[in-house]
Amino acid sequence: MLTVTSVSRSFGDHQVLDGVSFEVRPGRMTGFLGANGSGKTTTMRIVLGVLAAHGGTVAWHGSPVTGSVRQRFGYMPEERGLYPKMAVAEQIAWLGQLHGLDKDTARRNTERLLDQLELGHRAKDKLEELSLGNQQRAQVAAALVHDPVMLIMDEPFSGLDPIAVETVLGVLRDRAASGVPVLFSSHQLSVVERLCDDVVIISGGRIAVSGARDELRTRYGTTRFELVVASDAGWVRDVPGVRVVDVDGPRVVFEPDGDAEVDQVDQVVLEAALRRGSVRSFTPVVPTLGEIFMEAI
Ligand SMILES: Nc1ncnc2c1ncn2[C@@H]1O[C@H](COP(=O)(O)OP(=O)(O)OP(=O)(O)O)[C@@H](O)[C@H]1O
Repeated sequence: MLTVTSVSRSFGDHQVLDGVSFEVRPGRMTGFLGANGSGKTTTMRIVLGVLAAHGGTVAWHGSPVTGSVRQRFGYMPEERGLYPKMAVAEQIAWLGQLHGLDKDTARRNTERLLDQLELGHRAKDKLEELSLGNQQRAQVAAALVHDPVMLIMDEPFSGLDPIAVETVLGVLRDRAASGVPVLFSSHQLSVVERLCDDVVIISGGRIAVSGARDELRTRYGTTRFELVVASDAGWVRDVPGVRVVDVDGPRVVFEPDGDAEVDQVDQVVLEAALRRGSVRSFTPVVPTLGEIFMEAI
């Protein structure tokens, strides 16, 4: 487990991180979210030791992270760092060797990863000859080639088409399933929503919210319900104690009005709907990650 505790950092007078604390748990995908300039990359760089913290600690399984532990971390930096003129497989294998793999293992890992990332057919091409999306896949391979014990990925999905997103997502999920903690930043909230187990939201250099995605949904949950019936649902407006938030033909979203109790109101509406005919669905409205994000920052 990676534990970041009370990390702070300034650039000149500008305090960019202020008491940042969170955990990245084994086998969990942790989405790191925040607006532009909120401090995600700075935090990741500090975890990687690329940048020094001015306060606080970063620990791996309870002990301060050392250089040899960091050597076993995998990092995909925001500014992509592969060599344009070098062949894809050659440089990924070479990076594996730099991280301590022997030549054969580095080559085997490279082949396996390029196949998983559906890039095997471009292995011998120079990086600059690949499309931007395929260069991005190569960057993912470079971060994973040495079988890292921890993965830190800065915007791994940016610039990928939906099919490539699924491919990269599958590779990262496999790593997490094998027990590797994965921290990744992304502005694509719909991707994060599907992918992450845990969420850390940073705002202005402070952690605004962190925790398991599903717990956050409950914590930020509303008292709204969605009902879909067979015909027009406009009648819900006339049910006492109900405030209709949105109605669109057979679909209505409602909540208790004023002091009305939610578990009474939802049952009254459901019973009325059943009396009137068939009910297609009746569900509590769960907030999206985007809604939680907007409320948290
Ligand atoms: N080397 C630096 N010198 C001065 N200021 C910096 C430096 N690196 C980052 N900053 C500032 O720190 C703040 C946080 O930047 P950071 O790159 O960590 O944000 P971010 O959350 O990753 O943003 P984005 O989503 O845009 O990538 C910004 O105001 C940025 O200008």
